[in-house]
Amino acid sequence: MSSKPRAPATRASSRNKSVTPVPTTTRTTRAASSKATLSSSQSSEPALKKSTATRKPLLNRANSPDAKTPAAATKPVSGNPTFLNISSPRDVPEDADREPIKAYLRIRPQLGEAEPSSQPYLEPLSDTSVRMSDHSSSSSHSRMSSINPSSIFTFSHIFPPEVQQSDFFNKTTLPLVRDLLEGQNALLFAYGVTNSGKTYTIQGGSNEGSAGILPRTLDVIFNSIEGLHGDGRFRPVRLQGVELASESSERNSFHSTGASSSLPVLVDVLDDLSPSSASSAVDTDSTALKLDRNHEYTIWLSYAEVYNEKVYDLLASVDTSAISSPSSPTPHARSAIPRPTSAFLNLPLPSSKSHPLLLTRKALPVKPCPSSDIEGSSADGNAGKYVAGLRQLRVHSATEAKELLRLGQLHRRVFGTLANSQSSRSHALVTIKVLRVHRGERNDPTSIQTSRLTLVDLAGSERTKHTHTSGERLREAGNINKSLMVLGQCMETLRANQRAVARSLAGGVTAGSRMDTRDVKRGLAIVPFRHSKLTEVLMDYFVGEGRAVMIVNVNPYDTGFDENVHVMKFAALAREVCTNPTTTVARVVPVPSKSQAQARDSSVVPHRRKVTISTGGPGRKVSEAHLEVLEGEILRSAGTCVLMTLPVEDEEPNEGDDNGDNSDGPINPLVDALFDEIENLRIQLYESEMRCALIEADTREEVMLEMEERMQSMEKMFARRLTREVERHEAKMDAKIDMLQRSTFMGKGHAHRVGSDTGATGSDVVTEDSHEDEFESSATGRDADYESTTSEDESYCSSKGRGRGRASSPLAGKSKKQSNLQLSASDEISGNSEDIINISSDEDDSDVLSASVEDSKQPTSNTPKGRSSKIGMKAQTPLAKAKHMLSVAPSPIFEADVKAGRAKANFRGSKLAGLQQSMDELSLEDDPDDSTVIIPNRKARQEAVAHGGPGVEYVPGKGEVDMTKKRKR
Ligand SMILES: Nc1ncnc2c1ncn2[C@@H]1O[C@H](COP(=O)(O)OP(=O)(O)OP(=O)(O)O)[C@@H](O)[C@H]1O
Repeated sequence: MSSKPRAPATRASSRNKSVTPVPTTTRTTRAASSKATLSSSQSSEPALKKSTATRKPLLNRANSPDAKTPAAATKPVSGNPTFLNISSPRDVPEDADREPIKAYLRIRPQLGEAEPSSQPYLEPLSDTSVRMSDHSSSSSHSRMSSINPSSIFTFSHIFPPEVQQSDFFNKTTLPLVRDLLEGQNALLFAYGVTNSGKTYTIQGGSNEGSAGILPRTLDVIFNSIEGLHGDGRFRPVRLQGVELASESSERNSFHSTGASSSLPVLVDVLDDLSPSSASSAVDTDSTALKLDRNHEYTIWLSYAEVYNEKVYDLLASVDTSAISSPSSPTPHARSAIPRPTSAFLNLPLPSSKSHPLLLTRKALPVKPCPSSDIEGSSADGNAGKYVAGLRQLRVHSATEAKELLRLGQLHRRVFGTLANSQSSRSHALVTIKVLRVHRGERNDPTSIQTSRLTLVDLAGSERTKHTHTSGERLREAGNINKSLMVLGQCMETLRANQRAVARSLAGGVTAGSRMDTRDVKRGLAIVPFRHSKLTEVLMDYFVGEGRAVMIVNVNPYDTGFDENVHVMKFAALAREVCTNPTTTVARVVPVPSKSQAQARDSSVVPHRRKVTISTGGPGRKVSEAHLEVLEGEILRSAGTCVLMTLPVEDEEPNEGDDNGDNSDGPINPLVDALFDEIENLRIQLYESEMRCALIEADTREEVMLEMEERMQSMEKMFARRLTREVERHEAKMDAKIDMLQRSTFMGKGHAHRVGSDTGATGSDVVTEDSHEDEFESSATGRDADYESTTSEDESYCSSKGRGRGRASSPLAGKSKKQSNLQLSASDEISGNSEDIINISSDEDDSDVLSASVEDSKQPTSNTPKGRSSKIGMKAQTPLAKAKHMLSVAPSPIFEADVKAGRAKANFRGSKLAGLQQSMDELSLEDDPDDSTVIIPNRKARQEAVAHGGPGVEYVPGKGEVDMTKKRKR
């Protein structure tokens, strides 16, 4: 929907200024005004160099009768979050001629379902304040981050998501357009992270009524100057200068080769890829401003981009022959579409669409303006900087201007696609220049007023950390961030300087006294405009004349909270910087020589890249073009037969510097070098972080594979072991069954024999001690065969009545393999005698077999009461060995001893022989060195060791002193 005329709205603009034409007699010069207001720009150049300028008194704004309240007063907002006041500081008086940068916030709407529908982190509180809260932030995040999870920011005005493009334009840009037509400079820049709506705000969308502020600005300008077009006798040069157009006609058509319009051009080749101009033709803004009809106006357009810290002219390859010619000033007759040419390489354009198109561009230097451009500028006057060689083309209608911009936009897109197909990676600067002259003085060049409005679409300010860029993209992002960082630093320094000046004024000027401005200047910091191309190009707006407006675009849905907080803080900073809007009158300067002008055709530096340009979207055909570009040679592209050369990045020395003013030496080379170093280190850091991440990922994968292998091998090993164990246990089980059978048989036989001999009554409960005592007492004069022991490593089976015998292992583990075989045999002869065999075999697992053979019906043996024997063995051998031991354990020795009452020596000898045999049996073929035979009786143990040979070792019981060691000692 096209906008209706908004004259009343215009008058009621926030600037509250009537549309009063500025008298042509105004002679306020920037140099003069900058001195009068003590522009802090003076600190940005080697400006602190000695000046012969007369001392000017500085007015204390606080004392000034027409002192104004700062425009952006902060409204108190309820709630307790951090309150960031973005208004100008009240404690510092401000310069009356200056006004702070306006900052407008535009909140992007949520677009469709494709976008995340999380809770937006921006909540408008009023027209000027907004609360920003990070809903996703955890307490740990807030602890670690310096960013407060909830902050309130104030702006000059906040535009909600539903705001119409026309309303937005009227509030933010229309006052600047009026200023422009009245001879004042203005700057508007859109700042925000990627995908926040900057381009939409500046250029607009494709729907009806969605035209951005740039096309609307052109509409309003041409609507307003209808019938007031000048003859174009003069044209603008550099920043503020003008020159006779007739003298520069050759230069004006510099890029024209006179090629026929039937030749293929980039627009033709990529026509279906570029947005249609048809919709923009309908979507026009009909607002017209009321102007002084005594003036004539000519409008000039330039379109540059700053990419990777280099400035390029997006209209460099436009064929201007179709646009305008000073010799035929009938503007409305010209509606030809501007066409690109191949003039840069001086190569002929192809004759048909099937032939390649050559397109090239090169970086342009940024140079200081000669002070002669400004009337009355002094030797130390700061005349700003301009982009040398940037074309300024005259446009006669809004349609023509839009077509030109479309072409420039196409070039930006083509070259931008080389860099990044997703997002604008360059800062785009469109400058509209107005030359205004009074009808009565149209032949007097000194009466020409030059004013300009620059609209800047800044590149997204996202951080490399979040975008995971690398290589060329990282360099790009680094340069974007660098230029934005420098912009912030410039603002910070400007603010500090302005505060310093204001403090000096407040503290140093008493009523009627005067202050030496040079004293104040000396204390000001250098503003680092030179550290980035963007700030260099824009510096004139901050330190010269003109108003500045900042549009902060925020997408509260899918972009990072932290990044947007930085954007907000930047806006807060910008709003504390004041600019100096005044009116400028230019002066005519000599035209540069032809040779100087032609010197721009420098050689092309080869470079190679690939381009894929795609378009499409809802309701539009999706199409793609693939270009392969090799500069210096001509390559046929894959899809469209379009050939291009790539940007040439060499800068021309001295070009465009008419006065040979090359005094733009580094302000401080050390600072420059440090800046570069910081940037390099930042990039290196990021790259090394990326490398670390890759290495970590690789290592993790390797470790994972290794672990997997190990686990597999362990699984196999355990499977094997399990099988072995099963087999072994089967064998054990067989052995045990065997033993049980055997012991039952033997026990019966033994009991029978013993019982018949002794006929003694047995005791029901016998402990080892009692057995031993009884044995000692009954076998008078004999040593006990087995000494009872109550030590902890020996336990005895105890039987109680008909109860079960239990024997815990008395064996001190000596075997490394923890193989334990315990055999305990109790031969108890009592009335209720029991033969208890307790075998414990313990290797990895514990396998205890308690065999209790109860035979209450057995006759009591006549063996001395309480006699018991115990043999404990610990071995790592299979149980088959134990089986043999068992057969030995209830040795007939006992019977012989008891019955015949043989001497102790006999008994010992037999027993030792039996033990020896047992040990031989337990020779443990598998591991002969790792076997233990445990003999509870100490003496028997000692003897066994004495006769056991070299492999037998004495192991003292718990609490027992190792005599061998003692002896050694
Ligand atoms: N106010 C709005 N209303 C409707 N659509 C919008 C609005 N603002 C932005 N958009 C849409 O959001 C998308 C991203 O916007 P845009 O391209 O302008 O972002 P950007 O900030 O310029 O991104 P970049 O910095 O990457 O170029 C586009 O599809 C655009 O049409």
